[in-house]
Amino acid sequence: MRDFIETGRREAPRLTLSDLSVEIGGRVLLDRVEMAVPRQGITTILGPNGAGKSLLLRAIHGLIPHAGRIDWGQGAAPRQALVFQKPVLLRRSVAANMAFVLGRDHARSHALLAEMGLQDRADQPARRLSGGEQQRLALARALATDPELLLLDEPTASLDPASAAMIEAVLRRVAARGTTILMVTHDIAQARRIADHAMVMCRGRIAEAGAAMRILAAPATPVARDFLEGRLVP
Ligand SMILES: Nc1ncnc2c1ncn2[C@@H]1O[C@H](COP(=O)(O)OP(=O)(O)OP(=O)(O)O)[C@@H](O)[C@H]1O
Repeated sequence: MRDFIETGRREAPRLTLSDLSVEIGGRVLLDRVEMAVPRQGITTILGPNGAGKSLLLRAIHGLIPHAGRIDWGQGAAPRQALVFQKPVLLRRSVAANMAFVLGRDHARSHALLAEMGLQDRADQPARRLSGGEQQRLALARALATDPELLLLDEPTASLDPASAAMIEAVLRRVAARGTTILMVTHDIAQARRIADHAMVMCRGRIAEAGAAMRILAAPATPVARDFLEGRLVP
């Protein structure tokens, strides 16, 4: 985990998790997680189903009780948004979903919807959007909060290739503007395209973390190697 900080970036990490554990119903679901998330760029969390990736995002976002420490480096938690795997939207129009965050800032709402290719959907009920469109609306709404830390749980899971490429371009722009992005993905090709840093989780633990190019090309641990070669059974 410390190798994040050894990749030539000298800035303090956005957040550091120490000994972070989550236990529910007698099952240890996150097991003494140690990790430092770099401030700059996109960090991707990879790992098999049930590894604890979503739980980790929820714990960071303060949605589930945990043991151990979440250290934000400079005191208070940053402005942060979490986009869930299954979008959570208001049962109202697309525009009303944006207005919930932006108030009357229609220009910004329009710009964000346009960035997500939803500019023509403003008056449509959000619940009638397709799954992929709902995912894009959820991301637009998250970006409307101007987060310093953006947590994404498989943001392109139900998107067609063109929409996924559009979202990847948006995420690169958002990261370049200074937002720290921590995202779960099952798409290793996507991680290769956009991740700066990567971590591989298995059974509630971080098996390996570091520069994405290095981990994806030459994982050092057997767990990460087996996962990337499609041999890891959770
Ligand atoms: N609220 C909960 N109560 C009990 N067990 C839970 C709860 N939430 C998650 N779990 C369990 O914790 C484990 C990790 O779940 P999590 O959703 O974090 O996995 P994941 O790595 O995101 O998997 P996937 O890739 O399938 O989305 C799973 O075994 C799941 O059944």
